[in-house]
Amino acid sequence: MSQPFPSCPARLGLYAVVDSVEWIERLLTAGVRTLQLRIKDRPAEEVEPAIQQAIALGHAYQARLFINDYWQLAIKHHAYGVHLGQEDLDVADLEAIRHAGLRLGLSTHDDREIDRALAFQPSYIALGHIFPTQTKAMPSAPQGLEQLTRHVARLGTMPTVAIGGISIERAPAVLACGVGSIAVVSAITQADDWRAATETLLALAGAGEDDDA
Ligand SMILES: Cc1ncc(COP(=O)(O)OP(=O)(O)O)c(N)n1
Ligand SMILES: Cc1nc(C(=O)O)sc1CCOP(=O)(O)O
Ligand SMILES: [Mg+2]
Repeated sequence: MSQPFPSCPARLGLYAVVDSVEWIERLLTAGVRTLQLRIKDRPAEEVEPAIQQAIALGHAYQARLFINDYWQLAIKHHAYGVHLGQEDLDVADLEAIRHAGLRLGLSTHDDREIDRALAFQPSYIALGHIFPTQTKAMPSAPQGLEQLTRHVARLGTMPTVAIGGISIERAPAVLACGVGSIAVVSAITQADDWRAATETLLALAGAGEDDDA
């Protein structure tokens, strides 16, 4: 890969990862500006309407909407960006994503995966999982805050996103590691009051810098 992917702000702020258009719309109206539609393991033709609607909403709110996994549909419907994991890297056409002008976020879980991710010159690097999570079965151990601090320092100006087990209570300590964004699923979707949880998380992490800042 000779060229870097398009840049995104160093600080993406609160990054909500959700599995439906309904959640995307709710969170946009609540002021979240970095989001991911993460629908797992469904046929592409089944998820295409949701992906198309989510992307249109993202544009309407001038938000950064990343599509997880379904990179062909993200290209087809002009998403802001795509999020891929290490296994996805083995099969996705990264040149097609870059050529279409989409941002690329990559998952990493250790130094070796960071080395691999850096070689692709992505728009951001996600660092996970920081704490135990109930949302996804993880083959590795949680990284904890010490590792997170080390990875963020190593990555320098590369935008970073922390993910995995980040609650409202843990968010301040995660942000104190210098990471530019906290990605959350259950802290919002499983909250007794999602609106209040989102408001608190936005107050802690911000909505992210403007793209042209
Ligand atoms: C912001 C962010 N970080 C990590 C992930 C995990 O992506 P991946 O490893 O591809 O796993 P799945 O989400 O596809 O199960 C993510 N989605 N978002
Ligand atoms: C989807 C995902 N990816 C992770 C990684 O480490 O790559 S952790 C994770 C789940 C995050 O959910 P919650 O905020 O509920 O813990
Ligand atoms: Mg994936």
